[in-house]
Formats: sequence, structure tokens, C-alpha cells
Amino acid sequence: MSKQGSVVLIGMPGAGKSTLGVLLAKELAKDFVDTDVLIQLREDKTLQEIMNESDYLNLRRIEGEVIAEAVLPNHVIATGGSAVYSEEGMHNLLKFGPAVFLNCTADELRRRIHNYESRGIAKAPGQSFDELFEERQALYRRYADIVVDCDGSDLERVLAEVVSRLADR
Ligand SMILES: Nc1ncnc2c1ncn2[C@@H]1O[C@H](COP(=O)(O)OP(=O)(O)O)[C@@H](O)[C@H]1O
Ligand SMILES: O=C(O)C1=C[C@@H](OP(=O)(O)O)[C@@H](O)[C@H](O)C1
Ligand SMILES: [Mg+2]
Repeated sequence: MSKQGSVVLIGMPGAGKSTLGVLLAKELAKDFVDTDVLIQLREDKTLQEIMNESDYLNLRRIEGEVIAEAVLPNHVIATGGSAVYSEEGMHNLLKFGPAVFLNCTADELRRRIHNYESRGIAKAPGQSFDELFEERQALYRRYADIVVDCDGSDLERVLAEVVSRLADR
């Protein structure tokens, strides 16, 4: 594995970054970190509290700072879905290893997520799921070293695919 032995998971909320990340860390014998947890620890607030007390741009700003400063060699790093809005943050994370984009269609994400408006997604008020999906596709593809299609695949199959694609690099 290249660079500093880490793997950075990116993708939409509901793509499986947090769930798969733990399994991948175990499989690859690496440490695991969810950058959402790093944000909460730094702020001593939940993501929802941060959003309630300020707005989605402030959450994105804090996220950008946290991922720009993180030092995470030999980790599986589950990012939040909005991490890709921070160019500086993404460039820092990518120093530690390749980015794997867990690519789900909007229909698949809608099947998995039923609380779009209350999940604490860092989106503009009134922005629809489809608009957010479109805006973000380009960002995920910009940073992705590997794209893994996740529709209709259970976690075991996605895990096997990610492990195999990382080994091929
Ligand atoms: N490959 C998959 N197939 C079906 N459900 C999945 C898959 N990956 C994740 N999920 C489910 O989708 C939901 C969101 O997963 P989560 O890991 O929190 O995503 P993320 O961290 O990308 O927002 C969870 O209920 C999880 O169990
Ligand atoms: O996509 C987003 O705007 C967000 C995704 C969340 O993480 P997950 O992608 O792990 O759900 C979390 O960072 C925050 O609620 C904002
Ligand atoms: Mg997550």
C-alpha cells in the first residue's frame, strides 16, 4: 500500500463510509477514525448541535480545519460526506493514502436514508437531495483514486471489492 498506509473513504451520506470503514480497518489491520468523531471531540458538541447553533457553512468550515490538521498514518479514515468541500483538507488526507469513492446512485441512497432533512447533512436550506447529489458527484470524482460501485452490494461484497482494488494498485 502506498504513501503512509492509510485509506480515505469518501462519498455521500449513506454510502457506507463509517460502517465499511470499521470492517476495512479490521481486514487491513489498521487503525480506524471517523472524522465526524474528530469534529465532535474538538468542538465538544454533536454535529447536529453545531448545525443548530450556527449553520451548514460553519460545520463545513470546522470540518475543513479538522481534516486539514489531522495526522493519520496507517488508518482507515471515514470522512463525512461534506469533507470534499475542503480542498486543503482533502489534500492533507490524501497525503496519508488513496481515496476510495463509495459510489451509490441517488435511488440507492434514498432507500438507505430516510431522514434526509434531520440527519445533519451540511447542505443549503431548501437544497433538494437530487441537487446535492449532483453538486457532489463532481467533487467525489475529483478526489477519487478508486471508485467502487455500491448499489445492490452487501457490505461483505463492497469490502471484498475495496480490498481487491487496493491490492491492485
Ligand atoms: N453496502 C451496503 N448495503 C446496504 N446497506 C448499507 C451498505 N453500506 C452501508 N449501509 C447502511 O447504510 C446506512 C448508512 O451507512 P453509514 O456507514 O453510516 O454511511 P456513511 O458513513 O457513508 O454516511 C447504515 O444503516 C448502513 O448499515
Ligand atoms: O454529507 C454531509 O453533509 C454530512 C455527512 C455526515 O457524515 P456521513 O457522510 O458519514 O453521514 C456528517 O459529516 C455531517 O452530518 C454532514
Ligand atoms: Mg459516516
